[in-house]
Amino acid sequence: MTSAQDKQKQQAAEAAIEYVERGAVIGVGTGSTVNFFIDALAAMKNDIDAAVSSSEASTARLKQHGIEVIELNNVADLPVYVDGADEIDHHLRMVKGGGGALTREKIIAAVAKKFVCIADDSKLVKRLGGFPIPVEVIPMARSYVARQIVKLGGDPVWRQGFTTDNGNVILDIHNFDILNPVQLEEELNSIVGVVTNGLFADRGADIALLAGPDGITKKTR
Ligand SMILES: O=C[C@H](O)[C@H](O)[C@H](O)COP(=O)(O)O
Repeated sequence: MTSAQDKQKQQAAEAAIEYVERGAVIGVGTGSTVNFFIDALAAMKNDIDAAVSSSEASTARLKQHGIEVIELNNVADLPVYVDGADEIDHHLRMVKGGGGALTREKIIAAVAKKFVCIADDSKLVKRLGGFPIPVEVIPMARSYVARQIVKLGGDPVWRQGFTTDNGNVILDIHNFDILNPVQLEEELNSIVGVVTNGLFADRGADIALLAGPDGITKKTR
């Protein structure tokens, strides 16, 4: 049975289709909301050039639909990237990486001209950090990075049994009091051994399509 939240994720995903540029490469994120987007994208697969994908899971789903997936290195121009979020604030800064795809997501987001965030409106928060901040870490640095994160005031928890598509581990940071998300994003990035962190504050979304019981709310930066 489809839950009300799933219906809202699907609505947000389908609303993003109008931002897909015909004849261009589309950037595709990861997660349950993006899965609905990929399914909707299948209906216009002959109108797009190809897709770049932020995870093995999204790549597999895109290919199942017959959508060509190409290497980001071969893409000079990426007008739009569509992805979900674990949290998004009113400035369209986000926490991402609940599914562990944060690094490839951040890379594609950096390349894309426009980031369209799709989510049900339960993801909208006044202040980021209620959802633990995922940090992708080179495995041998896990304990060192965890100690450095404690010094910054967070409580890191190793996501045991999980390996990212890049062969790394994830520390989920609980209880961070995030007053300045851009600064914290930089501080986390500067710890040796950190590959990426799930704060998307420096490069947030440009457009958010948030689905609630009364339909879609569009927010822009
Ligand atoms: O690593 C996963 C991604 O950052 C997702 O975009 C995020 O976790 C949201 O996923 P969902 O749409 O399943 O809530």
